[in-house]
Amino acid sequence: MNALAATNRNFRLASRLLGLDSKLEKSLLIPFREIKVECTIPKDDGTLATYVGFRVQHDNARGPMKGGIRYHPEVEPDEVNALAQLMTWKTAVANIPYGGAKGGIGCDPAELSVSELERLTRVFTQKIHDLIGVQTDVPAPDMGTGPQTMAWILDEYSKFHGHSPAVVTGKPIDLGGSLGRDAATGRGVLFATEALLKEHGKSVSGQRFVIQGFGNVGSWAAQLISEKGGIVVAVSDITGAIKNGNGLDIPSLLKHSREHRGVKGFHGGDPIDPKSILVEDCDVLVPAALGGVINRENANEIKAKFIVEAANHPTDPEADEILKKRGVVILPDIFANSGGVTVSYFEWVQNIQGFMWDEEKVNNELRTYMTKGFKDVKDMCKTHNCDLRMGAFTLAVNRVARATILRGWEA
Ligand SMILES: NC(=O)C1=CN([C@@H]2O[C@H](COP(=O)(O)OP(=O)(O)OC[C@H]3O[C@@H](n4cnc5c(N)ncnc54)[C@H](O)[C@@H]3O)[C@@H](O)[C@H]2O)C=CC1
Ligand SMILES: O=C(O)CCC(=O)C(=O)O
Repeated sequence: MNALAATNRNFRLASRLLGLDSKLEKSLLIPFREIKVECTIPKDDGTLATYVGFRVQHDNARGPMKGGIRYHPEVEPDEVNALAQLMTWKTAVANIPYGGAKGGIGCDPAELSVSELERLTRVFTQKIHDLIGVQTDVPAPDMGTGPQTMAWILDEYSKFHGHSPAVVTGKPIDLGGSLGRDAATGRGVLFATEALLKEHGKSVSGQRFVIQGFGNVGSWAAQLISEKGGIVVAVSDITGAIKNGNGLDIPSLLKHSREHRGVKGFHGGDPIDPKSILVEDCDVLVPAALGGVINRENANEIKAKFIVEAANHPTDPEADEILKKRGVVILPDIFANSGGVTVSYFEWVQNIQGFMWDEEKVNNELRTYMTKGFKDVKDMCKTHNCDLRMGAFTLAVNRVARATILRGWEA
């Protein structure tokens, strides 16, 4: 099942649990706007290269649409649609005043030079600048993009609209970025994991973790989990996978990964087949890379008792069913990785206020939001007698449906 079919399915299940009217269901499902643009740039060698860029704006009932921009070879319309829809539900679970959007360019950023990436980002921004904005749609980083990408978007957008720091979040601090945003998704994953384990009478300390993906989200999650006494026994990224049953030394692995652009070749553990990372023995599995990686091919082999979805839609519905029957508890993406967009919201608020918070305030507020989010999800699980994914979906869909009804449909 592709990402969009899977996301639509989860939405429909939640909608049925809530007893939503079928016409309202249809209006919530269809995206507000889908944008597809051609982006042609001169490469460094003078030849031309054309890429396709997307921005899907899913829903704005609760506020400006919000979501990351992904640079990856597998970016395609259905996945961007699914990710945009997931952002609508994620911002609603977090209870921040946003809707949902997502964008991306089908490209391999590792094969582009910095100046080619800058040209591509600027051309993409030129094509969409009229459709994004501080009160309409606010992009942020996702896979393959980061603070520098946001700086280029900010600069290009500002040429058309005047200096507008709040048009993107996840910016460099020097351009109005928020302290704590870089670590926020990983820190949110830690807070979410702590809440989940506490519910089961456990703590992060002493639990064995496996993490797929060692980019922004995976590396921060690994660092913060290990600082809390969690034992990270295996990690993988695009370059390879590494295992140490006694626990990887995460600060050394971070240094190695920065110097060698990946975890491959790290001497503090044994190399393993990256394909086996998800079925390695552990207590908590943290997928923090691509979508759809947990599926019917591997769901029966997963050893973890808990899965914390740091990536977006890492688990497809068939795997969900298999894992549920096996008693594996899954903390869903739309809650587990909501720390990033929550601190993006704090960044936007700071930009609008023209006032910078210190990092302690950012992290304390993030903990408050994640703790409340977990409680709200659990309350919906009780009300609807459902698992955590449906708890999160019913919470979100109910909030968006209420906002939609209140706004009305008069032309
Ligand atoms: N950056 C953010 O604030 C947020 C990101 N996410 C999600 O978290 C996930 C990771 O995003 P980022 O860390 O930002 O991206 P990133 O680009 O910083 O890192 C991606 C990581 O995944 C690895 N990877 C790529 N393909 C892989 C493969 N086939 N097998 C194993 N590893 C692979 C890369 O080597 C890299 O370590 C994505 O699903 C993203 O949508 C979710 C919420 C917020
Ligand atoms: O920080 C944001 O606005 C969105 C991050 C994102 O794309 C996500 O949560 O998947």
